[in-house]
Amino acid sequence: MTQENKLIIASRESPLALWQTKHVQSVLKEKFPELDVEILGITTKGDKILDVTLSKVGGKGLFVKELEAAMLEGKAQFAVHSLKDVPMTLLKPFVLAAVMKREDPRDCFVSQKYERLEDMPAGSVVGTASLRRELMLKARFPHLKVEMIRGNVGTRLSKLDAGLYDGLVMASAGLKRLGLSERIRSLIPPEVSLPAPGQGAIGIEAVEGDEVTLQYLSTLNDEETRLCTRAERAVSCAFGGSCQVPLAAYATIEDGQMFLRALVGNHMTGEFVYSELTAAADTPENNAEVIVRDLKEKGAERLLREVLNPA
Ligand SMILES: NCc1[nH]cc(CCC(=O)O)c1CC(=O)O
Repeated sequence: MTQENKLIIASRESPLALWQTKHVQSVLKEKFPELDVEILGITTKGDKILDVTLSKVGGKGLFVKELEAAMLEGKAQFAVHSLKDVPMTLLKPFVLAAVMKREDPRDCFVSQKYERLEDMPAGSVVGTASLRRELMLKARFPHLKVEMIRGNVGTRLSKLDAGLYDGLVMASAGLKRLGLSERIRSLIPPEVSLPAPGQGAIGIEAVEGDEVTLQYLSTLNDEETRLCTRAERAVSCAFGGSCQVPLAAYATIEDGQMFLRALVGNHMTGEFVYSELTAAADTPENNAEVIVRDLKEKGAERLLREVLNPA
């Protein structure tokens, strides 16, 4: 059981994960000066497997399992994640206790040679690890060569600097958090690269019934980000919720209305279907359902069958 005055956070040990965890630690300390907040660093299987595409070795769950074990053993009370990496459905007794205010959700272009993707000549090599970004590149920039890149943000930048790629597409939030904004050559608008569900948001996972911890964490929740990411994650969930699926979903809220956009496609051919919707902000799952129905009517299931069983 949680002591009233002390919380331990389970965190992956990559620089980005530790930055996010320390950020949560400092926000909690500011809100509750009497609270002792410590960090337990854990290296996950997802951090160790670096030689193949994440989608081939089991996906998002690889980054959370060891952190969940620490919570079950009482070694930590909660875990801080990039929401993008949190599986769509958490198993009992785990719950998504809070979603913090989102940082810039856009992808960005990083390169030593070019300012924008549009400036790259035919045959240039672009590195990315996600099927969603590969799909975007195949669809909009078919003259570029897409190559897989893995590893944490620093590793990817070193590979770029070593000349293995002419440019990279990555999340701007990760670079900003690590103090590497100067590496961003240009931000890619959502119309060109629609972000992944939850991109740029920090999700906090805790254990159901641990009311003391849940109470503290509820103060970190940003309701607007929560509503947007509920819709985005519900779209992903309807298509299997894994990173084996080239899928994007991005919601914003203005004047009580949610603008939800989503696409699904085949990253090998660049073919995709797109849907968008403006609807009430407080019905995220319903909004997702409408978008999903429209995507299916446009052929989403055929595209995903092609992806999962390539000819
Ligand atoms: N999949 C890895 C990952 N998980 C979260 C981020 C960046 C931060 C975020 O989107 O919240 C990244 C790096 C990237 O996609 O370039």
